[in-house]
Amino acid sequence: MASSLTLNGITKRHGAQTTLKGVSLDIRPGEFLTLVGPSGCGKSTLLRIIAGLMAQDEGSMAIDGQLIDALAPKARDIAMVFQSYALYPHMSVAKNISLPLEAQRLSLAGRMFGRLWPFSAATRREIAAEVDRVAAQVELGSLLSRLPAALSGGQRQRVAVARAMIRAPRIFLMDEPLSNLDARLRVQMREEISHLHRKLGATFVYVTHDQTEAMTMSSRVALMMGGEIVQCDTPAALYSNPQDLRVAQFIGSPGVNVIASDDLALWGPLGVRLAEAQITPMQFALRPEALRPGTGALTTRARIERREDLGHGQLLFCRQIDGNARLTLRSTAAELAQIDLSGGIIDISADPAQLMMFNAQGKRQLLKGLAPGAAVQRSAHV
Ligand SMILES: Nc1ncnc2c1ncn2[C@@H]1O[C@H](COP(=O)(O)OP(=O)(O)OP(=O)(O)O)[C@@H](O)[C@H]1O
Repeated sequence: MASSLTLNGITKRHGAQTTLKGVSLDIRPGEFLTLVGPSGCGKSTLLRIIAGLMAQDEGSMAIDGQLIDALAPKARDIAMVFQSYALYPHMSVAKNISLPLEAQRLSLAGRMFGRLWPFSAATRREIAAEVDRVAAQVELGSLLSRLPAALSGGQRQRVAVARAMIRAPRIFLMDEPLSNLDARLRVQMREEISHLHRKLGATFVYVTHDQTEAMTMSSRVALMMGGEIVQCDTPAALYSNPQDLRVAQFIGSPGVNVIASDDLALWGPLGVRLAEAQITPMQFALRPEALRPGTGALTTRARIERREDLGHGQLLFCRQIDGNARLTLRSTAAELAQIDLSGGIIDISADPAQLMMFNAQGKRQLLKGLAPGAAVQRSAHV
C-alpha cells in the first residue's frame, strides 16, 4: 500500500537566511509529486528534511498520519536516490543493491565475515533472492557481477533505484537523479522512472530544476521559489492556469509573453478597453501559441528580430513596433506561407480568451472588460 506524506509549516533557517518559509503540502498515496524551481529555492533542503538527514526548525511531517519528526532516517521507511547515485565503486552491482538489506537483516558478525559466518547462510540466500527480484524489475539481471565503472550512466542510475527499492520503502525520494546524464539518456530515463512509478504504485517525491522533467513525469508539480511553494497543481493546470506570474514565466518553453497595460492598449480597440477596464496597471500574459501572424480582435504590429526553424514551423521572436513588448509566437509552415515576411514586419493577433492578467504583486486577477464567453470564463479568480 502506498503512503501519504503531509508537510505542515516546515521552516528551516541557515544563519540569517530563511531557506524554507513554512512549507505545507499534502502528498497523496501513490502520487508522483515533483518539487521544481530555480537553483537555491530550497528543493534539496526540503527533501533532506523529509529523509531525516537534516532537522527542520519549525513544522512537522507525517506519513499516513503518523508524525515522523522524531524518527531517525532509517526508521522513517523512506528511500532516497541521490544525484550522484552514491554507489560503492569497489562493490559489484549485486552487492551495491543488497547493502540496505544486509544492514537491516544481518548481524555485525554476519556482515564482517560474509560467507565465512555460517549462521547467516539462510538470510544471505533470502537477500540474494530479493536482489535478483529487484534487479529483474529494473532490467539489471545480467549485470549483477559488474562494477559500477563498467556501467553506463543510465545503468548506474538503475542500480541506485534498485538499492532504494529493495527495502520496499513507503516513500521514494529522488534528488535530481537524471542531471548527470546526457540529453538522450535523460529522455529515456524519464520514461523508465515513470514506468517504475506506475509499476510500483509507490509514492514518489522527485526534485528537479528542469521543468520538462517535472511536466512530463508528475501527477502534480509543486513550484518552489524563495523557500515557498508558489503553486502546486497538475502539469496541465500549472501551464494553462498559473495563479502567479512567476509560475507562468517558469513553466513553458519558449516562455510566456508578458505585456504591460500601456502596451496592451496598442492592440486595437479591444486592447484599449481591456487596459482601461482595470483600476490599476496590470501585466498581461499570453503563451506563444495564443499568438498568430495576421489580424484579429487584438492586433499589434511587430518587427521580427529572430526566427528559429522547428521543422514543422517556426518560432518568431518579435518586438512590438509602437510599444515595448517582446513577443514570441509559434507559427506553422502553412501560416508562414500565407504571409509576407520580406519586410521583417508582421501583424500579430492574440486570442483574447487566452489572455491572463496579473496584478503588481504578480497574483492572477480576473480579467474585466471582455465580452461574456471569452476570457472571463477561462481565467480562474484567485
Ligand atoms: N548547510 C547549509 N548551510 C548554509 N546554507 C545552506 C545550507 N544548505 C543549503 N543552504 C542554502 O539554502 C538555500 C537552498 O538550498 P537548496 O540546496 O535546498 O536549493 P535547491 O533548490 O535544491 O538548489 P539546486 O537546484 O541548486 O540544488 C541556498 O541558498 C543554499 O545556499
